[in-house]
Amino acid sequence: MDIPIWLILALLCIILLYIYSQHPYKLWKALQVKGPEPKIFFGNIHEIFGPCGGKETFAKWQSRFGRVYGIYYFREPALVVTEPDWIKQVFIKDYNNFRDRMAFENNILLNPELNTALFFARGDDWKRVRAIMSPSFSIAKIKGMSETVNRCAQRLGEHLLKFAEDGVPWQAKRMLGAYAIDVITSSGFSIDVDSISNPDEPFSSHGRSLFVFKESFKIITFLASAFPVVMSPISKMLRIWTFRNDDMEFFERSIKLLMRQRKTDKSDIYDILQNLMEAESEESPEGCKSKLTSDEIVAQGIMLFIAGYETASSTLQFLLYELATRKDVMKKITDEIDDVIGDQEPTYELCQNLKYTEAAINETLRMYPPLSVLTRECSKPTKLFHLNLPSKTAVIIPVYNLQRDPEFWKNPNEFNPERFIEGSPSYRPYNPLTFMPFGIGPRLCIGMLLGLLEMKLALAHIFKRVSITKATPDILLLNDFTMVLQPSTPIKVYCTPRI
Ligand code: HEM
Repeated sequence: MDIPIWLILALLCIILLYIYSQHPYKLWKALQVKGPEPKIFFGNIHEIFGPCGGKETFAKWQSRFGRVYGIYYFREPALVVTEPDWIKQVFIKDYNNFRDRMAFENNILLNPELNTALFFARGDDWKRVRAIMSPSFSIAKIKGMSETVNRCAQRLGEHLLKFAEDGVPWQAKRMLGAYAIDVITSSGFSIDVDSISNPDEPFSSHGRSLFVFKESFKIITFLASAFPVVMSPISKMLRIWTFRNDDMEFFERSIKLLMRQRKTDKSDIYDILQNLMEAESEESPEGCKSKLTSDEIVAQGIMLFIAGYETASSTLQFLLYELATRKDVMKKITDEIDDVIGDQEPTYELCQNLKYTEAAINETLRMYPPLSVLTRECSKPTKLFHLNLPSKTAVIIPVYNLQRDPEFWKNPNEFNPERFIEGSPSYRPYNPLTFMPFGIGPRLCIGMLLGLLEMKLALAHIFKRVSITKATPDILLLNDFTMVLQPSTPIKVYCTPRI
């Protein structure tokens, strides 16, 4: 009997699909690492993306498998770690082997403009770009930026005072996001936009939409990760990327225009863009270790908007939300701002003396780390303690869970800035490897000092003028899809002028 050719082909496809689907899920069993049972194509990711979200799923897995266990991020093996010694080994001691971040979905969905941006750059490219960018974020440079950031913070304070006088609530993320955008445009690019008074200002509206992900994006991410071979050409052809094309085009256009203007009228501006432009080279960066191409400069510029927009504004909104129910903490912050700054203009040096305010910021970052998960990936076969990890194995640190772990933090769900104040009854020396909202090791956040200054100046100008009376929603639910922590419902803040 002749077997029809279509049947043979169909059977062959089924067998190949079966082999393709089973192939990656062997590593953890072979290394005798415990972990949840993977599902074909999706590994364990359906649980992280499911209704419980990452935070609850990681907590559940930790209680079942301990502080080091293996999962599959779609088809990629990833070791999940909340054991401080292991974190130290990956992020600090053996950082040379774990320099790169995990390439989620093999970075198939990453907008091509961002391939060389510091956050996503890999290997020696990352090293070169980081070395060029680091001087822009030194203490001396941040001090130099403080007047500019202060002007933005003053505008924020004055604007919120108007809301308070009119008895109108304001949407926290919108106002604080506009402030974050103003800080980046002015300190990074010396453009004085006022997105706080003008929410339709294009820098602000494009910045805002960067982190608005539609439900359909979840499905695309799923498909891209499960079927990278099929989805890679489709996403290229249809230009389906993580960040919206029109936002990318706007930032790219604006940065290129600025670069052209600066080349024609040589100015004495010295900001982050100028620092990057001084490293510009016509040649390919290969072989010239301290240079950037103009596309790489644009990539870093766009990156600053992405990295600086969400993080500081998100931290400030969670802090103000907490203060609405913690009037005792708000009073201590207000008193400290009155004592340390009073009627003076806040400066970098004065902000260094806002110790209680800094503790409240730290406590917010502990409870609400803007990046709820950090990752690294080994670039070659690596021995991590007793485990022989093959090249490209990822390590995932669920920072949200680490920073709310009762073994490391007493009453972890209680907002208590005093736990960061030495000498206070709640203070306990903590292990820095259990508090990493800015990351840790050589690849930690490059904008940390700027972010901290930006938040302190904002608080100084807000609490000089207003007090918070209430914030909604009454019950705060958190969403951590894409590993960026956000409130499920926008936070609204009600203020009253200070008398
Ligand atoms: C509250 C404020 C901020 C927080 C909590 C924060 C947090 C983080 C975290 C967790 C990382 C990853 C670190 C790691 O993997 O170890 C990161 C990286 C980064 N951040 Fe921030 N960030 C903040 C503000 C900023 C600002 C204001 C900028 C610049 C304008 C910035 C630029 C960057 C860049 C470029 C990277 C990539 C660094 C690299 O890969 O070398 N961040 N940030």
